[in-house]
Amino acid sequence: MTQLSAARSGASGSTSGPSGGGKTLYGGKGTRRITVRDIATAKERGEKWPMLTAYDAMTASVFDEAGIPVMLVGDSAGNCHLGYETTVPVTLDEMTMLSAAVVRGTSRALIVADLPFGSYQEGPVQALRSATRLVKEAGVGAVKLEGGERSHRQIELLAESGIPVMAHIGLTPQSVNTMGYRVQGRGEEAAQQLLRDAKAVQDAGAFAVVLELVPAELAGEVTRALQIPTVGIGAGAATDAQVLVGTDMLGLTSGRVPKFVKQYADLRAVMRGAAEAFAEDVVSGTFPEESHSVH
Ligand SMILES: Nc1nc(=O)c2c([nH]1)NC[C@@H]1CN(c3ccc(C(=O)N[C@@H](CCC(=O)O)C(=O)O)cc3)CN21
Ligand SMILES: CC(C)C(=O)C(=O)O
Ligand SMILES: [Mg+2]
Repeated sequence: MTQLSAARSGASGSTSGPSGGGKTLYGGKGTRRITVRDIATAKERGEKWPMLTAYDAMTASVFDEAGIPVMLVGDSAGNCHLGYETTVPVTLDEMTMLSAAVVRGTSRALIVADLPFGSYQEGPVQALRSATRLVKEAGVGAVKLEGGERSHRQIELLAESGIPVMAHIGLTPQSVNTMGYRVQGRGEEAAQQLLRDAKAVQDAGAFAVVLELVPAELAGEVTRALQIPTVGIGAGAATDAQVLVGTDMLGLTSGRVPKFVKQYADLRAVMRGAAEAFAEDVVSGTFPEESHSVH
């Protein structure tokens, strides 16, 4: 058990078994880590599952308590957590530090870390060196990288080497400078390319594939064509799993969020309100009170 999970124990005392101790990825009562084998079983059962991004131990521990079975330490940390404009400047050192924190904050979720831009494009050997750092130094259970056919050699070497790989096709944000943030797979030629990309990553040994910002019908077609699960973001309802950026669904992201986001809370308003209330109390002399003082 991690320090954080030990601090909240008592909640989960059931025995270990398949899928983190339960029968399903979400709602399972057990405490052991979810594995990529559990993910494969979920597809066989036709079970849908949720994935959220997290970038710190505190948030990750909340999502773990909520039973989120798979967490992504996304390179969206660049714009959502570290103050960059895009994911492009994020370094492997940064991803390693954030991923280690998310692993420490969780006890049940499978933790997947994004390989950042520049840490795998040189080729399979660079990809293996980068992924090995995330596995050994941060303790993640899997890595994710962008690209279909263009990344198949990287996926192959990682999978052969014992590192589970989640692929990511459709809109690949690390290519913003060549692609922009546009819907992918529109039109017959682009749809055929997406299907080739999906088959290529499955054949290379990926255990799952993210489909980002592709037409819902095409995402359904890809999902039916593959044995591995598809994880949709802006890809409609037919994928095996859904992922959202944690800060987007919590209402914490500053500025615009993509239109595929559903906001489940308004934590920015809650946090702003608390900070304002504290400031008012200090200025007015209302805080601290006697009970907050020592003598
Ligand atoms: N906060 C946040 N949420 C995300 O989902 C996310 C990130 N950051 N950073 C990394 C990538 C980048 N993503 C993005 C970024 C922009 C759009 C975007 O501008 N989409 C347009 C639609 C474009 C179109 O219709 O062609 C939109 O209006 O939402 C989409 C996904 C998804 N990821
Ligand atoms: C949007 C998801 C799939 C991602 O790659 C990220 O958060 O970095
Ligand atoms: Mg990413």
